[in-house]
Amino acid sequence: MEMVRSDRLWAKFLEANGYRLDKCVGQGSFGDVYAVTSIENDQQWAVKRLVARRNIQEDSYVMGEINALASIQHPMVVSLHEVLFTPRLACLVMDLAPDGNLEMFVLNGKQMKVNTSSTRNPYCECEYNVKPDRRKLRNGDNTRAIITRPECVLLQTTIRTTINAEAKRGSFISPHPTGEDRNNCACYTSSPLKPAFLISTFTQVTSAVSFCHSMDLAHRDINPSNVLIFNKNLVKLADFGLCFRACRESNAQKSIGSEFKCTDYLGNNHYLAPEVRRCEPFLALPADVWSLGCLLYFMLQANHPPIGNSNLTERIDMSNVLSQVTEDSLRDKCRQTLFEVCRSTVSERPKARDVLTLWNT
Ligand SMILES: Nc1ncnc2c1ncn2[C@@H]1O[C@H](COP(=O)(O)OP(=O)(O)OP(=O)(O)O)[C@@H](O)[C@H]1O
Repeated sequence: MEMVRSDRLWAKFLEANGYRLDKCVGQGSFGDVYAVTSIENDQQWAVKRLVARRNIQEDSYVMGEINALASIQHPMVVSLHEVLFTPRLACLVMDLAPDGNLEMFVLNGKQMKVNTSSTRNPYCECEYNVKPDRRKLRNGDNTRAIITRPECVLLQTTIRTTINAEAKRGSFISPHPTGEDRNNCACYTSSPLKPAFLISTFTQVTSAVSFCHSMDLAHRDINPSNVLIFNKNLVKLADFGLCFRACRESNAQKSIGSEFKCTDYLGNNHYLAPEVRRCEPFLALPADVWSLGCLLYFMLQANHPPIGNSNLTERIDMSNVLSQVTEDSLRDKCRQTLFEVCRSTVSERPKARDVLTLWNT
C-alpha cells in the first residue's frame, strides 16, 4: 500500500483526482482524514482514506459507510461529495469541518491566539481555560483545572480524566507558570458550554439521529468524536462506519415492528448501552438513544460518562452534573433526558424523535 506509506504518492493521487493535499486533520481506527482543496475552484473538502487488506468493495463496513452517507441527505449529517476508489482504498470526499470534533474541542481545547484583546471563546462560558501542564508538581488540588494566565478563568468543578490521571501519577498543574508555559498556553472550551451551544449541538445531533432512525438506520457509534463542528451554530454527525439497517425492507414486516438484532459489539465503551457491552444481541435504535444520553452527559461534564449496567442517573451525582446549568428550563430538559434516555431496560427508552420533541419545545 504505497500510497498509504508515502505522503508524496498520496498527494499525487489526490492531485490526479483534482485535489491538493493540505494536511491530516484526524486519525480514526479505520482511516486517516485529510483536508484538501479542489484545484478547480479552491473549495475545501475532507477526504477520509479507508484501507482494506482485500478488495475494498468487499469490505462491508466501508461499503456500509458509503451507502449510508450516500442515502442520508440531512443538514446535520456530513455530506458525501464523491468517492475515489482504488482496489484497496476508498477515499470519501466530504464536507470539511473547520473546528474538528466535539471531543477534541471540549477535552483538549481549541487553540486560540491568546492576547489581552481577544477575549471570549464563542463556545463556552469561560473566557479561557488552560491546557494542563503535565510537568509541574506544585499544586496538590487535583480536582481543579488551574489557571496559568491571569486572564484565564479557573474552573472549580470540572474534573478531567487527564488531570486525574496526572494526579494519580503525582504530577499536578502549576498555578504560576512562567516562560515557556505561558507561550504554550492554549484555551480550553471546557465545561460549562454556553447553554445556547449545548442546546443547539444536542438538538442538532438528536435531529440527525432521529432522521436516520426514520430511515431505519442506526448509527451505532454516537460519541463526541463523531460530532463535527462546522461553526458555533452548526454541527454534523459523521462516521457511519458502523451504520446498521435496523428493520427489514418489507413494509409488511416493518408494520409488525420486525427489527433485526445486531451481533457485533463495537463502538466507544463509554457510550455503549449496557446490552451492547454485555454482548447480547441488541436492537440498534434504542442503543443509539442510550448513546445520545451519554453525549449529553459529556457536554455537561466535559468528561466521558462512567461505564456501568444500571440506569445512568443511579450512578452519577445529578446535582453535580447539572450544577453548571443555570437556566431552569434547560436544567429540567437535561435532567429528564438523562433520566429517560439512559435506562438499562431497553423498552423504557424513548425514541430519538421523542427526545427531539422535548428539545424543540
Ligand atoms: N469531515 C471532516 N472534517 C473534519 N474532520 C473530520 C471529518 N471527518 C472526520 N474528521 C476527523 O477525523 C477523525 C476520525 O474520523 P472518523 O471518526 O470518521 O474515522 P474512523 O476511522 O471511523 O474513527 P473511529 O475510530 O471513531 O471509528 C474524527 O474524529 C474527526 O476529528
